[in-house]
Amino acid sequence: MTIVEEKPQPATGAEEKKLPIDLVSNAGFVVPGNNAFGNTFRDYEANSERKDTVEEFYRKQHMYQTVEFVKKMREEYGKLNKAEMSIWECCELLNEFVDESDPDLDEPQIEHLLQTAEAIRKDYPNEDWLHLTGLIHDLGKVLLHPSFGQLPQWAVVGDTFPVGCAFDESNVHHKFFQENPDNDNPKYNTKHGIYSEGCGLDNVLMSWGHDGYMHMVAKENKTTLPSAALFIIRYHSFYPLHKERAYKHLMNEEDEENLKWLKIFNKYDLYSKSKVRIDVEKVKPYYLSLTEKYFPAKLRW
Ligand SMILES: O[C@H]1[C@H](O)[C@@H](O)[C@H](O)[C@@H](O)[C@H]1O
Ligand SMILES: [Fe+2]
Ligand SMILES: [Fe+2]
Repeated sequence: MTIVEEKPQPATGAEEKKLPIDLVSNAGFVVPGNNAFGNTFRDYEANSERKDTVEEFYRKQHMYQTVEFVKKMREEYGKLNKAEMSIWECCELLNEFVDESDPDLDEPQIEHLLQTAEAIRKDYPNEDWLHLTGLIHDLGKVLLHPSFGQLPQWAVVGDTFPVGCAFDESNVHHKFFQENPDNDNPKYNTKHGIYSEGCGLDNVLMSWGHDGYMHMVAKENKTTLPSAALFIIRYHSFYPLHKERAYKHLMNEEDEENLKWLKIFNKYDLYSKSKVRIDVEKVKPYYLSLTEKYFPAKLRW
C-alpha cells in the first residue's frame, strides 16, 4: 500500500528552515485492524480484560478534573522543583508504570515510547525532531512516581479536554461528567464558557495530565524542538479535537497548522501499540544523540 501524503511544515518562527516534502515517506506504515487484545483500537465498549479498569478510570477523571483543580496543579507543577534529571533517566523511570486509561496496551510505558519513536523513524527518517517527540511525548506520566507526588492515574493519563466550558459529547464516557461540579456551574457549562471564539488553544485550560506537564517541562527547559513538537506533546491526548473536530471554535490559525502534524503523529502513537518489544540497548545511542541536540543534559522537572 502506498499512501501519498503531503507533509505539512511545522509552524515555527520565520527563522525555522522549511522541511523538504517527501512524498512517499510514510508508505511503509500499515494500520493494524486489531489491538493486542483482538479488539479495534480505542473501543471503550468492547468486552476486554481492560474494560472495567478503563471505565473506572474515566469515572474518576471526569468527576474530579475541574477549573479549580487544573489551576492548582499548574501552579504547583509549574515550579519544576521535583527533580533534576536527563530525558533518558526519565524514560527509565517510566519502566514500572502501566496506564489504566488505555484499552490497547498493558505494557510498561517505556515500550510504548520506543515503539512510537521507532515507527515514526521508519517512515520519516529525516525528521529527527519527530522521532524525539515520539520518545518524549508521554514522559509526563512520571507524575505517577513517588518523587513527583505519586498522583492518581486520573490526574495523569487518559484523553484530555478543556475545562471552563461545556464538556463535548465526543469525550469518551461523556456520561461521567454529570458528577463534575463544573457541569452545574453556569460560568463554565456553556459552549464558550470562559473563552471566546477563536481564542487559540494556548489560552484554553486543559484537564491536568501528562501532556500539559511535559509541555511545561520542555518549554521551561528551553528545548530547541520546533513549535509543532511542543503542540504534539501538549495536545496528543485531546482526541475530541484531533479525532472528532470538537472544540474547533477555540482554535486559531496557528493551531490549525500544527494540527496537521499532530494527526500524523497520532497514527504512530496509537497504532504502534503492540506486544512487539524494542531492543532498548540497541536504539539507546541514537536517542541519546537526539536528546543532546534538542535538550540540556539535565532538565528541571
Ligand atoms: O489511554 C491513553 C493514554 O493515556 C495516552 O497516553 C493518552 O495520550 C491517550 O489520549 C489516552 O487515551
Ligand atoms: Fe499520552
Ligand atoms: Fe502515547
